[in-house]
Amino acid sequence: MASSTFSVTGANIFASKPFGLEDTSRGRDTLPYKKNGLVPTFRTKHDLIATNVATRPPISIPFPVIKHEEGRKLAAWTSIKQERWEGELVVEGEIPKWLNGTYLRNGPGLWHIGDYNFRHLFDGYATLVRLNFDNGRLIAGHRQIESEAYKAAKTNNKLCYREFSETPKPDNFLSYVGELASLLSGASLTDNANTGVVHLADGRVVCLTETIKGSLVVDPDTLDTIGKFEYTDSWSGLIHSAHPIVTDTEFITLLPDLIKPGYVVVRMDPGTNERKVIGRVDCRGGPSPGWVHSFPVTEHYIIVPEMPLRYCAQNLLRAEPTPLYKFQWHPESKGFMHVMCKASGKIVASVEVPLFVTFHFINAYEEKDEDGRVVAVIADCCEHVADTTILDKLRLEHLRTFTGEDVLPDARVGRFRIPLDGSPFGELITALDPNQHGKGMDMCSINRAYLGKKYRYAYACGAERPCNFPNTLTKVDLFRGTAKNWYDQGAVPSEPFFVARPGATDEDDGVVISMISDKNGEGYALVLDGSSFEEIARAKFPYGLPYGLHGCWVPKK
Ligand SMILES: CC(=O)/C=C/C=C(C)/C=C/C1=C(C)CCCC1(C)C
Ligand SMILES: CC(/C=C/C=O)=C\C=C\C=O
Ligand SMILES: [Fe+2]
Repeated sequence: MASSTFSVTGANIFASKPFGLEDTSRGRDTLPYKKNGLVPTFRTKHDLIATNVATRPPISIPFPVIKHEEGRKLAAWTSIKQERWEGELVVEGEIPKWLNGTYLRNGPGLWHIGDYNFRHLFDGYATLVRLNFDNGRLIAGHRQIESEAYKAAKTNNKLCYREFSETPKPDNFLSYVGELASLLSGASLTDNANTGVVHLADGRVVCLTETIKGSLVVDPDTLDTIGKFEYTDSWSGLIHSAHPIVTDTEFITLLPDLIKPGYVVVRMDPGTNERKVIGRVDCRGGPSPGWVHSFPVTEHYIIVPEMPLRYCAQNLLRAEPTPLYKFQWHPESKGFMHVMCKASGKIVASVEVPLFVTFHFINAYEEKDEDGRVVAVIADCCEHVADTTILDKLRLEHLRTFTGEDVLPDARVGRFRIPLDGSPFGELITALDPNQHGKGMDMCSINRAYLGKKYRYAYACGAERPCNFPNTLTKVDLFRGTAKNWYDQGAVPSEPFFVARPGATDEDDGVVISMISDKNGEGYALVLDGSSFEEIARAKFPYGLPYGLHGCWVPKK
């Protein structure tokens, strides 16, 4: 078995080959993209910026070459080649001078340990990517997040913690974390914070996943992992929503209660680490809470979705993944939407809704009658037409083998209407013709000034079929029921992230940032105009980018 090295010394920050892992010790003159006759589109950090990267002690981590990484493959599903990189990118087009700050994007970017390949997209060790926009220039970088799970895998060259679908073999994790009880205590759960990244109102930047222990504070400039975000309250649960609501005044999240099925809704003030309970929702269906990857809020309410795809105690303990992983589909248990008053914690509505499957809520708002009274809550999500197969379609084996057949399950903008008049049922409609966005819909963002308010535009990934994964960027106009799509044949774009122009009054006055893994095994950062949805700038990375999930914006201080 060939072995290779991940190098994180200041001098050895480049992989010598874009698709090999053998030698990272050569300088940029030997970079293969240059050998291939391509124009280098970056300079190194040594030319441009001084950070503490070069002063850190070198770490060499043996990671053997794995078969699927041979040849020029789509970078999206290919493990990152080095632990870190940083440099300036050459910009084609023009980045608006007002765009000053850092876009951070988190996601699973390393899907193997030694010669063992992970199976699911969500299993990968977190790779944090940074785009620092500075007066028209763009400095980029990435770094692996130093979770305990990642460090233990490197040290022991084997899986030591339970990931989304991967479970350590008993002899492995027993020797690493101790005894079987660790499973129930949470000690064997991963802290691999590979899902999202949020910028708290107090300035801290936290990477998150669905395990509470996987809340890790990072430095947005160096991408250093600073340490664990220690919650100081006494909640003993192990999991939370991967997508808290973060505003200038609060951090709100949902804590599923697997013992007494329900959800505890909590908020945390900026500058504190203490979650305070707003209220609790008991599940109406059984036998356990629905999976709650995300949830929406309005100005006055928190919406708690109870999805019929529910956590499954048996599957949580299984060593081998099932088609629905830690979850089970319970159509007989039905789906519900609960509305909690943010101020009092009281449930003001709890309605049965049609069956649904969603990872991501887009936004929600209050619907008023002509007298200004709130009569309903509208909540929009990327809805997979109540089909759970999307979860299995995100297996790496599926993602890496696109045969030309159209295999991406349909998705739409699902719009819930939850009446506040005591009616027992809510509606779920399709907000716009899904053909407008190729019947693909996920990884959404909005103008954050419209969080919880009536809004018109959503940005998301749609589909140009045939495909096996969402492959377009789409701007959805929910007033007109139309969408405008951006597409680069063979490429995989990540979540389009909207950044408003300072002082803007129009909802779509700003830019949309995405990172693209293209079909040549390369990758580039892309900036679209928020209003026209036309490309205004792109900047090539010196290496292909693995797919990433969610991002946040840290404005320049
Ligand atoms: C990447 C992403 O979107 C989701 C990641 C989800 C993870 C890592 C979930 C992990 C879990 C366990 C390891 C056991 C307990 C249940 C659950 C939270 C699903
Ligand atoms: C990437 C994804 C779904 C794509 C489906 O069309 C879901 C990601 C979920 C976690 O953040
Ligand atoms: Fe997500």
